[in-house]
Amino acid sequence: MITLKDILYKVTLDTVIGSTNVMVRNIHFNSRSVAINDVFVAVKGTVVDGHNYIDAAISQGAIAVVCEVIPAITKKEVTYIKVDDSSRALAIMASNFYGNPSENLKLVGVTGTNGKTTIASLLYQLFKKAGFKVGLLSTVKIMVDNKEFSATHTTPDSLTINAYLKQMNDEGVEFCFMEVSSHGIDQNRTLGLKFEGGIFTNLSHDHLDYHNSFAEYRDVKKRFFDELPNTAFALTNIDDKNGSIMLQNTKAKQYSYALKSYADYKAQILENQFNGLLLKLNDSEVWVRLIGTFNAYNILAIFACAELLGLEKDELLRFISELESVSGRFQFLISDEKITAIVDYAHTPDALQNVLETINDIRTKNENLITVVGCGGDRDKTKRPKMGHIASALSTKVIFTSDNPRTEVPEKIIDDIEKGVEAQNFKKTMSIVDRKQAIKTACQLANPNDIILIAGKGHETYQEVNGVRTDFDDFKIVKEFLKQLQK
Ligand SMILES: CC(=O)N[C@H]1[C@@H](OP(=O)(O)OP(=O)(O)OC[C@H]2O[C@@H](n3ccc(=O)[nH]c3=O)[C@H](O)[C@@H]2O)O[C@H](CO)[C@@H](O)[C@@H]1O[C@H](C)C(=O)N[C@@H](C)C(=O)N[C@H](CCC(=O)O)C(=O)O
Ligand SMILES: Nc1ncnc2c1ncn2[C@@H]1O[C@H](COP(=O)(O)OP(=O)(O)OP(=O)(O)O)[C@@H](O)[C@H]1O
Ligand SMILES: N[C@H](CCC[C@H](N)C(=O)O)C(=O)O
Ligand SMILES: [Mg+2]
Repeated sequence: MITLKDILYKVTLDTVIGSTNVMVRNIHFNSRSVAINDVFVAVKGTVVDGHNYIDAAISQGAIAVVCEVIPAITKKEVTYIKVDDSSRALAIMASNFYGNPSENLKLVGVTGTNGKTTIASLLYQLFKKAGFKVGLLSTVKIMVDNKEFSATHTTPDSLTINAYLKQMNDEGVEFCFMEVSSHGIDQNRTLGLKFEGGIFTNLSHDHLDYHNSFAEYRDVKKRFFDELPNTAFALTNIDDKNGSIMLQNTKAKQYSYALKSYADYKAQILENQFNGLLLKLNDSEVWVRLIGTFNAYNILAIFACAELLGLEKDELLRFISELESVSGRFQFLISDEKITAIVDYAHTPDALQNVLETINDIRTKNENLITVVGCGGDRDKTKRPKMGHIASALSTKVIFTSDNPRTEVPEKIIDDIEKGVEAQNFKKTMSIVDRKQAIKTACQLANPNDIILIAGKGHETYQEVNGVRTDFDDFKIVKEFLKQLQK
């Protein structure tokens, strides 16, 4: 138990009704989770307003309420705290409640449209190889050193983040790598965390359903760097046209990385093949098992970050050469019939283009490239035609299918995707709503040496339709169909 006063340390309070010298058991922002002696923080959401649930929280035992508007009728046994912004207050309270765990380890945040999971996961792998205890907060999974937990968000809410960081403290974790999504920044999920460093990957089209414009999306990402302390490093991809904008107002020490521009950390691709990349990182050569130009950027960011965190260069290069690809990120298998199947999480136009260009750079032009792709429902609709155009322009054949339809009609999503296909590419496309059938058809269409790309769901092990998730794993399914075809 901890006092409400201690939890509120550093929170700017507008009005206090009642005592802050009460003992508190837990903090919740969801009334349904509140129990006796908890504090309820009322947050205005995207769907409903948490202020509507203050009475529900009190009837479940809340001893205190933190809110932006104090209810007209108050109860004398409850303490009411009015703040300017509840989600900001929640983040600071969460950190205080768990003993400010981000101060007891070196925390690095990775932000940008694509590459966050790859970079954070590879940094986790690398620092494990270097013998440290390491933490990871990612889209794919959460790791408290060797203990694995499932992830629900790319960047969890502030209570969840701090709870895991506290567990990491208890396990003696020294470094933690986390993804910082634009939703996370916008909703103040990472506010109040002490970062040792921040990495910017790139910025392209995504989440324009949530952020009203590209400029707003960019400025939200930039806020992460604006809030870094002067003790931190800010590492940016200077080849990206928004790379320098990210660091415009940061107090952190600035570093850049690039393949094309002048930068503190430079890489050059010497070879780009199906079995890996030969890279020159500043002035050292290294073989990595990852594929494609975009991974050269990811590897360079990892190299720079690890050096900035103090790893010794020769040792670092050896670990980099041992890194293994991240689940669902260019994960591939080659069947006995020499058909290559690649599963990749490309669910944005930019990522899809990168993956297809990478494959086209490597393949000889006699082979077919068959792409299976869809777009998620209840997500940014404007990316659909763009992805339709890219998939059909850069593949030999395309099967449009469902991703996670969520509450939308799958056929309607496919219609939106097809609107982007240019007339001359139409003959290359077909649509099969059932994703399993689509993958099966791709396998049947493939000849020896052809390549199948299954894009959009990567590591996901489910498909979500109308709120129900059923088991679905692209990699397992394609592996099974390719095996059946051999008989
Ligand atoms: C759009 C979005 O980001 N929504 C997040 C947000 O929920 P919300 O604002 O919609 O919440 P709401 O339903 O309006 O409720 C408002 C408040 O009332 C409370 N409430 C509500 C009902 C009730 O009975 N009692 C009660 O107290 C809720 O707990 C909440 O505090 O806050 C919730 C709590 O932190 C999140 O779980 C939820 O994530 C939803 C599930 C989600 O799908 N988020 C995705 C879009 C997301 O965050 N993705 C990013 C980026 C992915 C990427 O980079 O590609 C991520 O970081 O994962
Ligand atoms: N540096 C990069 N630049 C562009 N595309 C990339 C880069 N790294 C990975 N990709 C592509 O984007 C896809 C998603 O990569 P990753 O999961 O690392 O990104 P993310 O930023 O974590 O995405 P999310 O926001 O969904 O969590 C990969 O499957 C790959 O196709
Ligand atoms: N973090 C992203 C992932 C999208 C993955 C794609 N498979 C989909 O379901 O749309 C989102 O929630 O928008
Ligand atoms: Mg991710």
